[in-house]
Amino acid sequence: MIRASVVGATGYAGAELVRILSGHPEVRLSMLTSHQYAGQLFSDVFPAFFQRVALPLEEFDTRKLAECSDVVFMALPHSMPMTMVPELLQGGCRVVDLSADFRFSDPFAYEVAYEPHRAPELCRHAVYGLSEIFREKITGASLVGNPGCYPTCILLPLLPLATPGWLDLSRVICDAKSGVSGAGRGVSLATHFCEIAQAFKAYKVGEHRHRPEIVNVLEMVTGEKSRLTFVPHLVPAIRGMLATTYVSLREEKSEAELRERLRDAYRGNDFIRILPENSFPDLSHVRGTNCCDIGLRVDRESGMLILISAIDNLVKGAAGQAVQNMNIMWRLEETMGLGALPPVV
Ligand SMILES: NC(=O)C1=CN([C@@H]2O[C@H](COP(=O)(O)OP(=O)(O)OC[C@H]3O[C@@H](n4cnc5c(N)ncnc54)[C@H](OP(=O)(O)O)[C@@H]3O)[C@@H](O)[C@H]2O)C=CC1
Ligand SMILES: CC(=O)N[C@@H](CCC(=O)OP(=O)(O)O)C(=O)O
Repeated sequence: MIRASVVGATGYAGAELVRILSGHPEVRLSMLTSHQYAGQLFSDVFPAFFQRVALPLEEFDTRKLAECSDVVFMALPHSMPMTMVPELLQGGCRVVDLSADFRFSDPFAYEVAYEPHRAPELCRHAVYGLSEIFREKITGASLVGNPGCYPTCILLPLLPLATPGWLDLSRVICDAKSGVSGAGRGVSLATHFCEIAQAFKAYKVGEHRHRPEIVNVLEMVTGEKSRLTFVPHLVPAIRGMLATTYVSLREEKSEAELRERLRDAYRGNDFIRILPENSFPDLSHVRGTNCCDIGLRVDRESGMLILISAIDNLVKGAAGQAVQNMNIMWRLEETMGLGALPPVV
């Protein structure tokens, strides 16, 4: 059995990790940490886990974590993991970090988007955990930087079409919508029920920190310069993310050809569902699952390809992909523990 611990188990991503890992046949949950709730049971904070998860919440303790874990999932805010991960690795654990701290192999790129990096030497050592694309590198990794939720949703449809040079990456436009759990469990006016329940707005227009992450991966994989206009929106849903990406085709391609290329690229990848002609993703079809659903249309008037993709931000966008990466690191069946289907309503 793999001994797995979750640091930041009381956040939305951390609790989702506990939910998934507690049903994983090859995992034994080992240690769960929280600062605010240390000393209480995990199920005191989340009563839905009563009689299912009996572990206490403990203060972060590197030595204890290293002793009792084979893998540590970090589900803390950015800038905290970079101070903790070096010691965990030295202690012999493998780490999957859900924050942005290890998503950029170049620490300078991280610093432009975020803040000074305090473990820059580890950035090059970390593997970007977009599972379907970087599987081979993930297998041997001791440190995985799990991708952001928007980058996961946006890159999965783009990359297989961009690698053969079919897309004009000099102007990619994407607008994406996220449910409110993407903002975490912390209480704030911006995520207060009355502020969001009947609202729908754009935020961080053209300046979201996921833009450099997406561009960085696009350029790394294709070797081409790319320019992205990215506008995220907050929608009155709890979970889910839907991205609509507009990009010009370099040469004419039929919808059938494009769909076939995506199907070929993702053959054998159970979580990526290329939808049939005239079918488009819906948040409710991926809720609670590790799936990314992809639909497409070629707008013959403008020559633009329109890619529509949907994920659950807390599953494929965070905890589910993190567990998928653990499965890859331990060479387990990649879908293990991740087979859930969404509720129909
Ligand atoms: N929510 C999402 O959809 C996604 C989240 N992520 C990433 O996962 C990580 C966790 O996000 P999420 O679960 O949404 O965040 P939450 O705000 O819901 O949870 C944050 C967690 O960090 C702990 N924590 C410890 N110290 C601090 C501190 N100083 N300030 C705030 N929290 C602290 C909290 O524990 P306690 O208060 O008990 O000590 C809590 O367990 C982030 O890096 C985020 O970017 C990635 C992709 C998607
Ligand atoms: C709705 C909402 O606020 N979403 C978050 C993104 C989700 C996330 O946690 O992404 P990181 O892992 O990169 O932080 C945001 O826009 O900042």
